[in-house]
Amino acid sequence: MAVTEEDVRRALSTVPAPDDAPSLAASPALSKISVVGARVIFSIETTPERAGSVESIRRAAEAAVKAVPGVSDVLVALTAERAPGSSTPPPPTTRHQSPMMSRGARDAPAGAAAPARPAGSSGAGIPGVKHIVAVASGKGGVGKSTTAANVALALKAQGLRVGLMDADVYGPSVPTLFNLHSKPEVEGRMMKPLEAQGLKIMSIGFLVDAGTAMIWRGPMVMSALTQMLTEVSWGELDILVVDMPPGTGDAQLTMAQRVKLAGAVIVSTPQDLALADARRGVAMFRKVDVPILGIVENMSYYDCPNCGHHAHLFGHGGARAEAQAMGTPFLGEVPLALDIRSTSDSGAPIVASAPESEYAKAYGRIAEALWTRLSTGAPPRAAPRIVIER
Ligand SMILES: Nc1ncnc2c1ncn2[C@@H]1O[C@H](COP(=O)(O)OP(=O)(O)OP(=O)(O)O)[C@@H](O)[C@H]1O
Repeated sequence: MAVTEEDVRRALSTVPAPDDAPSLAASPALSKISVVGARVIFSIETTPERAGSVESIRRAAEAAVKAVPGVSDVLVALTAERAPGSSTPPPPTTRHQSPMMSRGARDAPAGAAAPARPAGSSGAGIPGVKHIVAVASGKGGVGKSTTAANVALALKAQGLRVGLMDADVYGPSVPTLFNLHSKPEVEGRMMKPLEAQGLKIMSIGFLVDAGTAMIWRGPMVMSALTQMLTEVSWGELDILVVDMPPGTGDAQLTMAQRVKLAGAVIVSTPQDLALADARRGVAMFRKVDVPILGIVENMSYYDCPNCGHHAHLFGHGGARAEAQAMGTPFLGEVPLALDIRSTSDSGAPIVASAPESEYAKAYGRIAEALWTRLSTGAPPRAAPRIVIER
């Protein structure tokens, strides 16, 4: 029997509201409800400060909807409006709840909470997918999503079959980057990725309301990412580029646990602070045995379109030097350019909208360096064993 939104609302009328409403079903804190096949996804609006107390309501809502006949999975997120102009680092509530990796990941005792790799997986851990590459940054706002999207397009332009997965649960940007706002179709238990510019694309943003930043807890991050990895019919891909959330938290660990990552690309701007965060990102991936495929320096320099002046606004060469110091390849640099920003905002990143531009060529060189490293480098590592401490 197909599950309807009405069924879900009825179940939620038995759950208390976080405000004065008679029930969660009647509360303005309840978001739009997405019913995708047998899976139900919605969010409850709160503030970062109140997230702890609303957690019990989130759990009650999840339990109530899970009991509805025909429902197989329920994902309920706590969300908080993003303050205008703010970046979206994981809020403190999430940090407190973050799973922590034990020191001796490989020495985990038998029976420790190391979730199994996806059933029926092969190769990279997703049937048909040859390489999975995480694009990450130590800090938010350095241009990680812009880089992931343009590098994915540049790989596609080189004749490869490419997927792009937006795992940035704290602020998915891929729907805007590709102007995609519909819900994925469902075939059986699998979601079909959307397609744009020749890429197969999946984003957590297709499943939840746009415009809200989410307060995700460790287990929720894992469950959402696992679903995007294993319950999406990616088909045959040479490479799946994954746009990670900033930082070194739950999502990175989930990715490292659930699939064989071919490696991670770290995006940084040239400032010292960003580089220090990038260093932490590199260290975290190394701890879980994920190879670093290289570092990209974004917003490296600025060429004035009027006078031609070449300026290093944030210093220059920091990422290249840092890569060398860390024994990591340097994949290339991308300038700060209005065109890169405006094309991303308008739904056709620069590699798709101006493939002959110097900017697109910069991404092309990075994609080439990345692919060379992937196709000639060591085979993907096995999924490590990680202990989650709660
Ligand atoms: N090379 C560039 N030149 C000009 N603008 C850029 C460049 N790279 C990224 N931007 C702009 O900077 C902003 C942040 O970029 P983006 O969303 O890719 O960063 P992010 O690191 O993924 O951020 P978040 O941490 O919010 O996920 C966007 O408005 C984007 O268009």
